[in-house]
Amino acid sequence: MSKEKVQIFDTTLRDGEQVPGCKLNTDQKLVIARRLDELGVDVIEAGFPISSPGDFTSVVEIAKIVKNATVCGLTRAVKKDIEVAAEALQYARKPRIHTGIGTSDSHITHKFRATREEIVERAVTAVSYARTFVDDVEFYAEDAGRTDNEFLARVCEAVIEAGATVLNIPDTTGYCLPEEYGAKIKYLRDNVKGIEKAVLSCHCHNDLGLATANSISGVVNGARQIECTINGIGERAGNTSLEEVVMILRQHPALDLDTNINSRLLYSTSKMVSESMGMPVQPNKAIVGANAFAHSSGIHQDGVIKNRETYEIIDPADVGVTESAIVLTARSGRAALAYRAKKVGYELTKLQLDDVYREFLKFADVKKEVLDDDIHEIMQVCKLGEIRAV
Ligand SMILES: CC(=O)SCCNC(=O)CCNC(=O)[C@H](O)C(C)(C)COP(=O)(O)OP(=O)(O)OC[C@H]1O[C@@H](n2cnc3c(N)ncnc32)[C@H](O)[C@@H]1OP(=O)(O)O
Ligand SMILES: CC(C)C(=O)C(=O)O
Repeated sequence: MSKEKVQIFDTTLRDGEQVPGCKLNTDQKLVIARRLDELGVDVIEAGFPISSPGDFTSVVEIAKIVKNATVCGLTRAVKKDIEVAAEALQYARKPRIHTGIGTSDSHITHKFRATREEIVERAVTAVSYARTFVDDVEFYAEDAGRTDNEFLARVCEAVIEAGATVLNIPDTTGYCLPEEYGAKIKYLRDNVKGIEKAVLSCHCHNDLGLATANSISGVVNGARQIECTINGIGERAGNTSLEEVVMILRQHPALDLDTNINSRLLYSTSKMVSESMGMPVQPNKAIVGANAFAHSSGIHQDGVIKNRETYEIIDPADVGVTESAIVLTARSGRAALAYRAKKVGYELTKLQLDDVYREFLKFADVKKEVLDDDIHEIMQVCKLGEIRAV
């Protein structure tokens, strides 16, 4: 039986692009939007149309070229924002307006200097108004992570009645623990009248490094959309990383959930976004980091050479990485050295390998990494240059 699908809502071009230094021009955004569509994301959040003339144009042009995904524009709970978003999305095959307002006491008191009643009223007015332009309206309850569940349920009920099709429950400040965030989603499922008419969505920030765990906890508890970005970029410590949630769902069949993502495009998409935004990916980043499939210690290398699955839970080909890397360092053993030597043409006997390994350790102790050229040099020192099978 096919697994239930979790919708992937990509906000690389909106929340991701808010990051200092990550701003893109329209042409760059179009290249990424095309790739996201090809990757199989269900929704592309293309921008915040009222934000600037450039962002407006980007949303218009993205709406024109995206073939499969829903194209979404963000707004505040402000009529003018909604009108401008509707105008920017007019060419989209599947347009969505994403509107909302802060619901935590902190936002209500300090940001809006308002009351809970006024917030419910502004939320309902925004959703009803957005529905006069498009059929698909997503509502975000900003700072839902720190919003009291009872009030959050009240807001959700009111906006569903006003026509919201998706309810976004953002942990805007990345505060929640996974169990707490999951319980929040479950509470809404159990207590909001009409909840079956809307899709619950997770939008988790990574301030405590919990964005991915919280999103997974959200879908385990009934959410069916995850908002995420390529490489996890986004405000402050970032958003949920798209590649992580996609691969968690794929690698854990017991969750019985999947996405429409073509995972073989993950690595190249990560590179494309990183290069285009000038935002390097940390080498130890899960799934797409340079070291995600690299092994540099002897015991691991020996295991991987015998059978990849001893130290890898994902086949690198499944995310578009050509092969696992065996990196030679002073922590490598004979198995790794023999493996890499063979790759550059040296088939060593056991005795030869012992000799070469002694010499290798002298190199490795003074270098961070022993490269192919170093292997040739080591063979010369060991007087084995001539055994190379070209
Ligand atoms: C959690 C998030 O990531 S939300 C998205 C964040 N992204 C952005 O802010 C990028 C785009 N933003 C912008 O371009 C600008 O901030 C604009 C165009 C939206 C507004 O600019 P300005 O009119 O100059 O307002 P400014 O940014 O100074 O302040 C924000 C105003 O919006 C209000 N506001 C904030 N969120 C909302 C909301 N969801 N609904 C209604 N009003 C809101 C604030 O209370 C404040 O209003 P005030 O001036 O009456 O106090
Ligand atoms: C606008 C909303 C969805 C957001 O980015 C947040 O709350 O983090």
